[in-house]
Amino acid sequence: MSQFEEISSALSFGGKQLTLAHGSKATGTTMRLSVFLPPAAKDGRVPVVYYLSGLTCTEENFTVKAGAQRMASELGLIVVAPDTSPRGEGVPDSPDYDLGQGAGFYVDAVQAPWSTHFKMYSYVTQELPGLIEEQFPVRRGAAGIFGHSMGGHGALTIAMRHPDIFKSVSALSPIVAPSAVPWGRKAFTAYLGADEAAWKEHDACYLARERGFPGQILVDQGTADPFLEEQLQTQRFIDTLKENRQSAKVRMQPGYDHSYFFIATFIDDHLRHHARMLNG
Ligand SMILES: N[C@@H](CCC(=O)N[C@@H](CS)C(=O)NCC(=O)O)C(=O)O
Repeated sequence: MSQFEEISSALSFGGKQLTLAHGSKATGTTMRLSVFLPPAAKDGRVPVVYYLSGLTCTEENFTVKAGAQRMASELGLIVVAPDTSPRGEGVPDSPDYDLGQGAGFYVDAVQAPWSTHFKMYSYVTQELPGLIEEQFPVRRGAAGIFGHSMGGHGALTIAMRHPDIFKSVSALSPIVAPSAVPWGRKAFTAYLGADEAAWKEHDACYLARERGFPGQILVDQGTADPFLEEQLQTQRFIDTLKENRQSAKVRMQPGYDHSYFFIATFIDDHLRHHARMLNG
């Protein structure tokens, strides 16, 4: 029996775009997610790619703005996009757009009041893949992860910590050094506490130095992104990747900003990257 309640379903490029909800053990709330099933999923097992969204997003932004369905259908990829945090009655929030609901930062909070529900790390690394594999025809050992901004941070850190689960990784405009920039420092202080030692395992630059990833990492970053200098600081990641001889392609895209217009422009390249790694 399905654990998922179907909120909506629509055909798209011969596949099916679903919005689902379920009671999450990790967050103790109802979580929403979108799932795209390509036509190939009717006939057999196919790879799955998880997409993690950025600040202020729900499962909907990527689903309606990125235009991923055409290429996912062609390549035969299931694409799963969860919400960015727990929500609902009794879930704490902040008036700021970069903390609380819509800003889970893909960590397990240990500080009050966040620690009761803000368990997005456990949700994305354990509960969600478990449920998706149970309910959909996912090919064993063929899962990838990617994301945007806060979700790019989530994808990079989670992939480097769980290469056994996620065999491919990419990111669009990712936060790569959360311990060093205002968005990350604010969220990590609130969720993880003031002791910065606990932040390291959620910092892509630290993890690239200490662990790396056993496959090529793809990153796209717009040069006209208003967050580039203060919050994203892509050069820190480029330097770390070079120093550690990590296989990677980091592409600075001239004139592109931080929006879904940028994401939609490069989404096909990211889906192809995952299909190549997961089918190879
Ligand atoms: N201050 C901005 C920052 C938020 C922002 O740029 N969010 C990005 C991710 S970091 C996003 O994807 N927004 C939703 C969208 O464009 O649909 C706002 O509140 O809109």
